[in-house]
Amino acid sequence: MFEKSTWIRLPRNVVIGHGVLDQTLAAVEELHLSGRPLVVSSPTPHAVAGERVVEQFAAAGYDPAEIVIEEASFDAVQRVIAHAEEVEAGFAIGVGGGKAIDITKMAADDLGLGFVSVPTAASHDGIVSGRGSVPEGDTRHSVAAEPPLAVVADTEILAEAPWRLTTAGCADIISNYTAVRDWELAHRLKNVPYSEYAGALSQMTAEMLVDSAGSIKKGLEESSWIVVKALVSSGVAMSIADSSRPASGAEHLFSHQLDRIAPDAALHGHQVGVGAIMTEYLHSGPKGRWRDVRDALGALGAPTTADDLGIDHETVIEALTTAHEIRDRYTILGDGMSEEAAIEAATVTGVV
Ligand SMILES: NC(=O)C1=CN([C@@H]2O[C@H](COP(=O)(O)OP(=O)(O)OC[C@H]3O[C@@H](n4cnc5c(N)ncnc54)[C@H](O)[C@@H]3O)[C@@H](O)[C@H]2O)C=CC1
Ligand SMILES: O=C(CO)COP(=O)(O)O
Ligand SMILES: [Zn+2]
Repeated sequence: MFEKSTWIRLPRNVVIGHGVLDQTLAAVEELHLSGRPLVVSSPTPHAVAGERVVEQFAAAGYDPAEIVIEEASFDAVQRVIAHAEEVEAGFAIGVGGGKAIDITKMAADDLGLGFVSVPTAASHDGIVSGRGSVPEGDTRHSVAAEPPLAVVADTEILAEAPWRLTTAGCADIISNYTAVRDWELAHRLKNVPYSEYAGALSQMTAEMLVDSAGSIKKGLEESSWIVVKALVSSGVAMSIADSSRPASGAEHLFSHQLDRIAPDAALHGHQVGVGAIMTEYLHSGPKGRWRDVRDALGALGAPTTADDLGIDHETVIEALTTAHEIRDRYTILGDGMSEEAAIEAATVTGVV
């Protein structure tokens, strides 16, 4: 008897373009959500877009509530939950970078509220995903969270954000190459469930972004358009897989470990990009495609070395040798790299 089943949760409205922040109310009203909106953001995104979203809903008679969070943590999720209960929120709107959006979707999941995603930076592919990524002690959780019912990505705002945030988004997408390789490996070696559709979509998204590198340039709003569409596509791959596997492999474990031992040293996307150069080397050897990964990152203006990241060489080696410990996700790192092998990989690829 055939017993397989799948449940793919995707956004209903994806609104991308110049000035579309002003259409947040319209995108939400289409969803037939009721009650008070709670606008969750972090300080800069609040000033850049959150206040405008609040004003839009206030002008339409919604009595919006708001909360500004400072960091991505389970404590922050709890604070948002408590505030949402206090103000009796009917749905949640996350406005910001990856951290604010992750916190909002996790709080919305806990409360059973609808969630709307309003990215202010094209810096990460959690814009659409139904996953939240949060550090806790020695580990980092990828937890099931509320996927957005609507996404409103205003390319005018994304284009005005610091350029490094956009190159971080590009690198988060390029890391899909190695993430999919790790996923396939885990499928072959450990029988981890693999989705051909999600794997193919994730890989195609990375290829399309690399093919568009010539149009991704500082100061061009079209760059934000190309990158945010790729980020949405990558998030859809995660939703199809019901896992972050299509977009998160060993290069992400490396980045998560860097976040622990060198907090806030560099952006998530930049770290995973540099990680991907080294994990591609581990997959395909010295003559393999690690140069293609490095060159693609370089062409898009993303970091390719430890020095570019502003992270010292010893920290890179420590993160490489301990990355496999961060969570139970089988990758090319297997049960861990020796220090000698880590130095070799980082040196041959020019990361250190
Ligand atoms: N849930 C998921 O599937 C995914 C989650 N993530 C998570 O997202 C986080 C990384 O996202 P980021 O956006 O890099 O971090 P972030 O949310 O800390 O934002 C980076 C910085 O950009 C600033 N910023 C945002 N928009 C701005 C604007 N318009 N103008 C000026 N500054 C602006 C923020 O205030 C912050 O200081 C990590 O925690 C990562 O694990 C990343 C990818 C996927
Ligand atoms: O960053 C992600 C995909 O780009 C997903 O994060 P996790 O590694 O926590 O699943
Ligand atoms: Zn990522």
